[in-house]
Amino acid sequence: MWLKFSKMHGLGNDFVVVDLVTQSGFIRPERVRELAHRNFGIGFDQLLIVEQPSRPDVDFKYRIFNADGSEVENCGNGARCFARFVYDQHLTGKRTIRVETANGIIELNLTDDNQVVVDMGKPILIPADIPFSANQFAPEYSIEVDGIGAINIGAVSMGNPHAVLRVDDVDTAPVESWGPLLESCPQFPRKVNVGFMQVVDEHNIRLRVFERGSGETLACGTGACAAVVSGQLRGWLKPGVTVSLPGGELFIEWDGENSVNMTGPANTVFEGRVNV
Ligand SMILES: N[C@@H](CCC[C@H](N)C(=O)O)C(=O)O
Repeated sequence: MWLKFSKMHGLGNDFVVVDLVTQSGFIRPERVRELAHRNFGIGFDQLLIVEQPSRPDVDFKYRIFNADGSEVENCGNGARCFARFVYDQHLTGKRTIRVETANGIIELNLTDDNQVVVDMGKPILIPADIPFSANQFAPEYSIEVDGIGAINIGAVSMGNPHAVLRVDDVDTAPVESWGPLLESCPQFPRKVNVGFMQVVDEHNIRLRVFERGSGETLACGTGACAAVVSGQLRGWLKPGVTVSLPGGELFIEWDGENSVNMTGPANTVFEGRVNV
């Protein structure tokens, strides 16, 4: 079965986007893994699927698969590409689009200057809901990780789980060695995305993210939101933060209570057809 797709990226976090509103098909997890391969497949960090919603108050359903084939709850850079895709492919004429994810509703706004603003919803901080094994909320937790030892992290869910570590310099941070050890540590029963954050000043951070199920990516939207939330909760940041990632910059705003807003670009690289 052949399906049309678009290859897109948000700051170098790259996606294959498939419309299953006007096409029908199904992509098995093994096939997702094959297609994600950068030599034997198309190559992508995540596969994004556009589906009909299951409720009347939203425009689409948004499903996300990591490169390892696992289905996940949210993807921030993907959300911006999702908005650009459904608009450019004429699946909607709306510039404000409400989308159902595995973890609730997010709202996407296409701006006149080619950016997409995403209302990512409220951060989830209650440990059991992240899920993270701690008895009660704290801005920072000390955890013991096999192969690393004791480290301090912030734990935040943006629909998907994130651990946020502060480092002096992201360029020398142990992303490749600590990322996989933390990703699978037992304190996060559904695994975790791991952010390494360098605080430049109260409104600027540098960030690298080792993503659950995909490895280090050039940018992670939910990771940027989680890092800013964690940085504000730990007293290092003030509302309105520019996050500099290896692939470019995102602007994240959180008032300390309500939804997190993320602003950034979304680009289409090419379109094609793939046999699934
Ligand atoms: N790249 C993403 C996050 C994708 C999902 C993540 N790897 C997970 O497993 O939760 C983003 O931009 O947020």
